[in-house]
Amino acid sequence: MSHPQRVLLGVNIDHVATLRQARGTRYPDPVQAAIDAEQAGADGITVHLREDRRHIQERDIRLLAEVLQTRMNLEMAITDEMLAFAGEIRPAHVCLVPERREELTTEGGLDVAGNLARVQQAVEQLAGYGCEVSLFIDADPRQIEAARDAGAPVIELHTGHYADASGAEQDRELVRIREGVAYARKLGLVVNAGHGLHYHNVEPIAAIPGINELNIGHAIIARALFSGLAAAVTEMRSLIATGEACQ
Ligand SMILES: CC(=O)[C@@H](O)[C@H](O)COP(=O)(O)O
Ligand SMILES: NCC(=O)COP(=O)(O)O
Repeated sequence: MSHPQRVLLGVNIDHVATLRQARGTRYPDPVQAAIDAEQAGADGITVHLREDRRHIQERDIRLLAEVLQTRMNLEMAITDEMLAFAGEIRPAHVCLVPERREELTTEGGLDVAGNLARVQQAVEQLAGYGCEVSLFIDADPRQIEAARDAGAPVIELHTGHYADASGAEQDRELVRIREGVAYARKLGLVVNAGHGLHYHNVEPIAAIPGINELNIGHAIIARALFSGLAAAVTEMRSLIATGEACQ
């Protein structure tokens, strides 16, 4: 009899920093949020150092590198500046993401197939720093194959389209993600997922066999405004466990 695997929860704390940057204050502190999230059961902490520094700052990441008890997942674009910063910090995980300055939030996955040589080079450089590299991609077989060809051991499937859709379209997106997970597992990749997941859409994603980790930020930090961060993380953990039980 096969047992469902425990799906890990990475808590993205960017959105705490967004509130702080809106006023240029010292509070709220994303480092405090990371410690509280870990104590409430987060398996890891995710931060996205954007080129425009709209939320997380280098200082936050340097402090996190000193205090985290779990592990850091640093999301970043493939630029020389970010690669050099990752070389300084050497986080356990780096997730390479696409970035557009004008976007409200990450709109799609990285085009690995169209930039194979550059991605391959970045993966190699980061692996040399001791980082486990994942590629944030859409659940598209061509991109999944390219991720394997680029030498990345991990992918994170972009769930934003699933989160934005409703009804039959959302069902189709779920099937696409489920098939993407199965195909990537067949190719030997570790598969994470994230973006736009919240308390009402996470369970079907957590129920997909083969999912290793979900990275969730916006919904947890928003819920924390009303329930406190520990309760928000605990509630998300228990929804993920409900999904796991359906695997
Ligand atoms: C790549 C990704 O999904 C995360 O970085 C998340 O989107 C962070 O929030 P912002 O898009 O608001 O930077
Ligand atoms: N990579 C996805 C992530 O870190 C969290 O995305 P969101 O939950 O803030 O949309």
